[in-house]
Amino acid sequence: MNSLQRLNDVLPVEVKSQKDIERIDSLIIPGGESTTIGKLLRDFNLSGCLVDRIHSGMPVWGTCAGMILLARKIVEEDSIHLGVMDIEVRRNAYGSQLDSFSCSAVMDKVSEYPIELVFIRAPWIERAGENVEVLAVHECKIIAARQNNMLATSFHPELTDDLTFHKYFAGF
Ligand SMILES: NC(=O)CC[C@H](N)C(=O)O
Repeated sequence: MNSLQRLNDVLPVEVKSQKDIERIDSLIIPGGESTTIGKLLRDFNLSGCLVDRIHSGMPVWGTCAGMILLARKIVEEDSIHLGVMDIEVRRNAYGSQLDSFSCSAVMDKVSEYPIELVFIRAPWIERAGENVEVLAVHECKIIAARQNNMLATSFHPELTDDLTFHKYFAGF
């Protein structure tokens, strides 16, 4: 929310109900614990209307746990997810909380200068469908990708001061 408040022409709101989902223009599904977010989406009956809005073109960006929820498939697991984006994702791919790390990378399609990337119990993308545009690779693993109105990142741009990724998504 703090990062979004620093952008012009963006009014960030929290999304907790079907009514909220109906009135927003775009959505960020944040990091956290994907199994918990998945259960909340189910228990509050939000998955159906969310999937409908994404299918009808609403921009959506999943960071970390959010990326897991967007994925078509979660490798070797069967937790609840939305299954809208043609990527296969491995949860906790880099290890435990203690294996969290940051690095920097240039992503030609997003920015000309290196951006700091923060990974916390992060997933990576093991397979991306042919309609998915790969935006960033770190040590041979896909860590950012886009498919039309859907953006997925393994890392947490909101944990740095850099707004490049937020601006990129705001331009969808
Ligand atoms: N920082 C995060 O969002 C961690 C995601 C978490 N490992 C999960 O599986 O949901």
